Amino acid sequence: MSIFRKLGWYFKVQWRTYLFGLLGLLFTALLAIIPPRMIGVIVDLIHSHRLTVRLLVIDLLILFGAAIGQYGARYMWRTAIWGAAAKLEQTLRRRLFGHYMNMDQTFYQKYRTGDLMARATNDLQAIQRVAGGGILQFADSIITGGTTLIAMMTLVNWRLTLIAVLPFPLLAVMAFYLGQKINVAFRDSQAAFSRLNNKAQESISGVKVIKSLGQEQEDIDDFNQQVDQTINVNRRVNRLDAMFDPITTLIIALAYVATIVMGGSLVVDHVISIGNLVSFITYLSMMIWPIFAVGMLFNTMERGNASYDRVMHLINERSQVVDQSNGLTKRPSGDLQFNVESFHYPDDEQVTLQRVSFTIPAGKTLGIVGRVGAGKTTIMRLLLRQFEQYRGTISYGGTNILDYQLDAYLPAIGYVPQDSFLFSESVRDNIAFAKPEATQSEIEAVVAEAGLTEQIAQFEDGYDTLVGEEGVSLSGGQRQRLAIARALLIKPELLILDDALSAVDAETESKILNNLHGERAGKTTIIAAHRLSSVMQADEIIVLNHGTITERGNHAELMAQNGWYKQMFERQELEMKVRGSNVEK
Ligand SMILES: Nc1ncnc2c1ncn2[C@@H]1O[C@H](COP(=O)(O)OP(=O)(O)OP(=O)(O)O)[C@@H](O)[C@H]1O
Repeated sequence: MSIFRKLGWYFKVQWRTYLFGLLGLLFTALLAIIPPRMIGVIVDLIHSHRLTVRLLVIDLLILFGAAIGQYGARYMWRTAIWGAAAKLEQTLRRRLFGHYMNMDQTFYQKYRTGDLMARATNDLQAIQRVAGGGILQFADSIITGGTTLIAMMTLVNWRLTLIAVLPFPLLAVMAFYLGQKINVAFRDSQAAFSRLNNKAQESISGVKVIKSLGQEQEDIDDFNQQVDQTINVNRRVNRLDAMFDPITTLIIALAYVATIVMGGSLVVDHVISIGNLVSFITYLSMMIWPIFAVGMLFNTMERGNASYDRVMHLINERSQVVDQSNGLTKRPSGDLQFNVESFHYPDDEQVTLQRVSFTIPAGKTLGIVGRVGAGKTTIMRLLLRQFEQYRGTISYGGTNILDYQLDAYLPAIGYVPQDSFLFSESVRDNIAFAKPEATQSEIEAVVAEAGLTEQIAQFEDGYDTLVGEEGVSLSGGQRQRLAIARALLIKPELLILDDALSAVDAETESKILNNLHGERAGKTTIIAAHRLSSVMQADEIIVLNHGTITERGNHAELMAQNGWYKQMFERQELEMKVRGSNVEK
């Protein structure tokens, strides 16, 4: 029952629809009493040789009227109750998706994609079933069961009714007992489904890696093992379900036996007519569905309850990135000051950034270089406000970045990671993702800046070419340039290229950087890279090592320092020369 209480907020909003549906159910149940009664009357008329054509026509007209009435009443409850249930699913789906979109990186580190998908599909369906089938089962067991019982008692014989329904309380006890067990088993089953979903999602997303490393068989074995585990847990749910149906059938059979024995003797003793007994047996058959409904109700409620808790657990998770409702709505611009005393990732004790400070005057370019895992991307993530729990202050245009509203702050930044996500849409839609109203000439301008014009011209459908799973596969370099064009289209105050040119050749890279230099005069740029030629032109370059700045200056100053930068630069130059001479040979 607790799930009905938990969904109380929805029933309150939709009470009119539910009332309408319940009235429909009541009319259906009341009208359903008429046919068995009329059949009993006809049987008695036949038995006493009093049946005339006139009486038969009247009885048939009543039956016809009851059938029409039931049609209308059924339509009434079905549209109301199923409609309200569908609306609940719609409400929860929107709420959950909106929540997913608002959550921060910590949330996505904690929950896996497959699990989030499972909760948005299977669990929401189980909740929807409570608001539809559950309400129907609840109302049916009370309304249809109740009206039929009253009809049996008043229209036939109350003693016979009591004897016939004597086995029914057994059903309630059993439903309660099994319901508890089903609840536990169902929770396990949903969790196993989440794990399986996650496994499938990861294997499909990572199929290229799996194949390139020849791990297909190992992955299939792993998947099969997960399937077996899921099936085993589901079997337990099925076993519990399977215990329920035969017991219900047994209880109903007991009721029939009691009716035949006791009803037969009442007919023989002339307490009830044979027509009454026929009506009674029909009424008893009408009790089967409400009794089943009691059992199903327990299952529906337990499953809905488990699923509701799983969904609410996610919805109650709070993003640690807090958007100030009274935050600044102006677009940030000006000098960028990054002063982080220390930062560590949530759930990670180790400090990732320590005493990292730099200032980028408006319109200047900062280069960030350093070994793998030195903390380059982490700096970008703090700038993008993906994590806010650091010691220190980052300010943009003299204002702490936490004081801006996210909707004002983030659109001023164009972030291009090393591996950008492309949607299964056209090249044009992918570029215009953050600015759908962009004109073709605006799009062409940023495509030219990103050095992608010729490549798009070679695609069969040009800008209409589909990319992603259903369309063409782009090379790493094409993807990166498409992502740069996407970022440039919003004319960001701050452009962040996070190793975003790693997959293009040095010549193309230099062309793109020159384009950016010309087109983005007056705007700020941060370039993190492994290839030092990417940052050579920057106004300042910082070298990171284990989360701290070990060298800083412009290219010439760093070359004069004789440190990691100089060594790396010379090594990379040599590699380029060797590669170049190999190509010439
Ligand atoms: N979400 C996270 N949770 C915990 N630790 C993380 C997380 N992301 C990164 N790290 C750790 O923080 C450190 C810095 O990572 P970061 O990605 O900033 O390095 P990077 O310099 O950008 O590396 P690369 O050159 O490979 O891109 C690494 O030790 C990494 O393992």
